[in-house]
Amino acid sequence: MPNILIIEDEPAIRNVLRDILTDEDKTFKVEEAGDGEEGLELIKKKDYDLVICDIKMPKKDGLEVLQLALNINPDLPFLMISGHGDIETAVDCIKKGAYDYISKPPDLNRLLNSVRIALDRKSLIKQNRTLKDENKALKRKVSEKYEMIGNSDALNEIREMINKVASTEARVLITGPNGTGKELVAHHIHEKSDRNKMPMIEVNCAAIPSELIESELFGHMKGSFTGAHKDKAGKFELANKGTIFLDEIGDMSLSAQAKVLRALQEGKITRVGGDKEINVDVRVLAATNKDLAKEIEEGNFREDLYHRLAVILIKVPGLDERKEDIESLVEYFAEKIAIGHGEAKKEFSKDAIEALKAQSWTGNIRELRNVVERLIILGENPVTKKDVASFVIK
Ligand SMILES: Nc1ncnc2c1ncn2[C@@H]1O[C@H](COP(=O)(O)OP(=O)(O)OP(=O)(O)O)[C@@H](O)[C@H]1O
Repeated sequence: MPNILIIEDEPAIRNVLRDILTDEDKTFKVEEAGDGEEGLELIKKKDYDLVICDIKMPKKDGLEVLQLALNINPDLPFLMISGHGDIETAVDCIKKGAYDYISKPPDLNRLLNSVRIALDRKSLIKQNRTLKDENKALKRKVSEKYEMIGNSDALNEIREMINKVASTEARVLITGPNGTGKELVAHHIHEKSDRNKMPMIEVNCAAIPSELIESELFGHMKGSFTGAHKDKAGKFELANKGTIFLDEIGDMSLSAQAKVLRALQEGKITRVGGDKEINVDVRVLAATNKDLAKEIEEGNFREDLYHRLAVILIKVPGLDERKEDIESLVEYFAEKIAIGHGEAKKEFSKDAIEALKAQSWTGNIRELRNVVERLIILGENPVTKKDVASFVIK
């Protein structure tokens, strides 16, 4: 139900405009103002979809009303009505942000055409704004999910590395034990890169059976193997203009490694069972918990691929090597868990934190998070050293 405001000092023209509009579409809600000041007061109070505004008016002329109104609502479409002597001002109005102008007396078709276009444009602007807001909210959610907590030197060095490499196209190999935050690092690199408008596509190379990994990465053509019922794009194609994150790359089969190498060398892929080469513009980030030097020595990993991937190497140390991060991580997880459970946050006593620091954390941050959750559920409030001794079994 579009809301249209007519600002016009001549009642006869106002009536003509109102009749044209309401005859054209019964859903149009038309309001009127007899001068610029009254019009501005209405614009302040209500979100109109279109303003039809005369140029020559007492008190405030159309140009002034336009400028003041656009300060209040920059997306408001203005259709100016110009008399004989004020075409120049009408052109000026367009330069200052009016959508269009029509001459007096208003020509029916020209007026309705312009009204339709202006209303369509306004609804597109609205949709665009809603999408942008949703996108922002989603990004905020995602970045909350990927918050990187801790102030150890090791973590600060990683942050510095991320800031240096993010905006480049360099491939990054992230190494470190399980649960240390390698995936988190990859997300930060992608989010801080110019590719962040496109997605980061993740592939867990260890979770995909070796006979399927090539099809997963490069896609396949219908009938190329049993179960290939239709053509399918692979992750490299889906990540075009964005980032692909090859997690657990140390677990990839040698034949898939050969294909990944070709994709990296030539920026081209071929779907399984296909013969067409497809150009892909993808930044590659990879991670592994394996010692790739050893894997290369044992013939399980291609040295040439290693050098292609490890242009920049980021080593994420285990939690035992940065125990000073434990306190802030516990605090952070306690808060997250409280929000998740919809309960008040539980505190941890100093002794409890010290006891947690004295533990060895082979499962690293993932393990710490689980332990914090367990202590919150089973422990006292505040969580004590005794709780740690009772519920953290090593
Ligand atoms: N510095 C940190 N601050 C907050 N949360 C963290 C931090 N590091 C890791 N985490 C969290 O710990 C969990 C494990 O991290 P992540 O999955 O990034 O580790 P990973 O090294 O990729 O693990 P894996 O090798 O098992 O795939 C995730 O929930 C992640 O959000």
